[in-house]
Amino acid sequence: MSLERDLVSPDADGDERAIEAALRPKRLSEFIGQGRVREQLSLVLEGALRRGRPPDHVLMSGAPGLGKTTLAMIIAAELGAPLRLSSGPALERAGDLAAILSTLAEGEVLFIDEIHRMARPAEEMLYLAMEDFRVDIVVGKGPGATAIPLDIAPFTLVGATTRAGLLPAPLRDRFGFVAHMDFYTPEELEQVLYRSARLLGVTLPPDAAREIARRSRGTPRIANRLLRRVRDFSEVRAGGEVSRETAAAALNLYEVDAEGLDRLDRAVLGALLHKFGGGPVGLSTLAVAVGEEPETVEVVAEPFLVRQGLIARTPRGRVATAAAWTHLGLSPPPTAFGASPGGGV
Ligand SMILES: Nc1ncnc2c1ncn2[C@@H]1O[C@H](COP(=O)(O)OP(=O)(O)OP(=O)(O)O)[C@@H](O)[C@H]1O
Repeated sequence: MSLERDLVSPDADGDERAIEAALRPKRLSEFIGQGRVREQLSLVLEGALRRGRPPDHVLMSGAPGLGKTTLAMIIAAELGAPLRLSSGPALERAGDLAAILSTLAEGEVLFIDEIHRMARPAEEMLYLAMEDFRVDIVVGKGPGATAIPLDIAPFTLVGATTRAGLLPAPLRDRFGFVAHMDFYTPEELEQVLYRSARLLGVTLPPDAAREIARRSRGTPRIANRLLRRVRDFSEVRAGGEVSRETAAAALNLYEVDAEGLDRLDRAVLGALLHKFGGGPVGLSTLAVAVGEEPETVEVVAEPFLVRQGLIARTPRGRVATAAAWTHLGLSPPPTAFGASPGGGV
């Protein structure tokens, strides 16, 4: 029986989330791509296991969906340690964090997603906890307030951030290992897709895998999501057979173009070209033009567009490259960023 049939739940969103969770690799050896991070991390973990001590705190930075949560779960599994999950926005007050820290078991892995969004008082409490495995519980208010030190069990913090630049230096410096996660290559995404297809009981021909991988924005989460949409399309419109044609047709239907750009990516590019003549334009102005938060444009769309060589970040703002004009079917002006002096692309 395919994995997915085991996971049917009445709530469609829950179902998709359950499938995503079930597709997560469970051990480092199953984790595809990110070769350097994998090797560095395996040394950190192996060293700690040999010494019988919790490893150094680990910070992971990278775009959404590259596998940070998956890697945190793998760290706990490789160490044979329990895992506690939290996130920056949930840690509004120091007390929220103290409640977690004071109940950690020895060697437990504490994962804080979006760690850059943690409130300041919680962040300060974390400094002491990371360094001395201690928290100061403040009792009372005003001049009579006293701090009662409380020892906590040695633990490993795994922090994840999409915006490493926003982490204050004192916090960043307390991590013994920083893993920079990059976008995946199309070949790595094909491997992710074959693995997921096998778990979902889908037969995935190589040319279909290539088509989906190419359009997955370098991101495993997107690859898995597109695979599920292609499977739906193939089941409903093509008698269940997944092929390059059904993959391309499904992805066109879901407005994922041949380079993997989705609606937001194209909206950002379109605004940059049509409203601002190719830029330079500031991030917030661009975000208003597409009706999104600046953070969404900066974290979700921009890193991929920069990597694809479609936009450039300059000190004066975001600029469309000659390739961006071509991508939207327009001729680049001779002055376009990256255009050759003769006016060609
Ligand atoms: N290296 C990998 N090999 C196979 N599958 C992967 C890999 N990395 C991620 N995935 C898949 O991609 C999905 C998203 O991964 P995950 O939730 O860990 O990303 P994330 O970086 O934590 O994202 P976010 O920061 O948005 O939470 C998971 O369901 C997992 O199945």
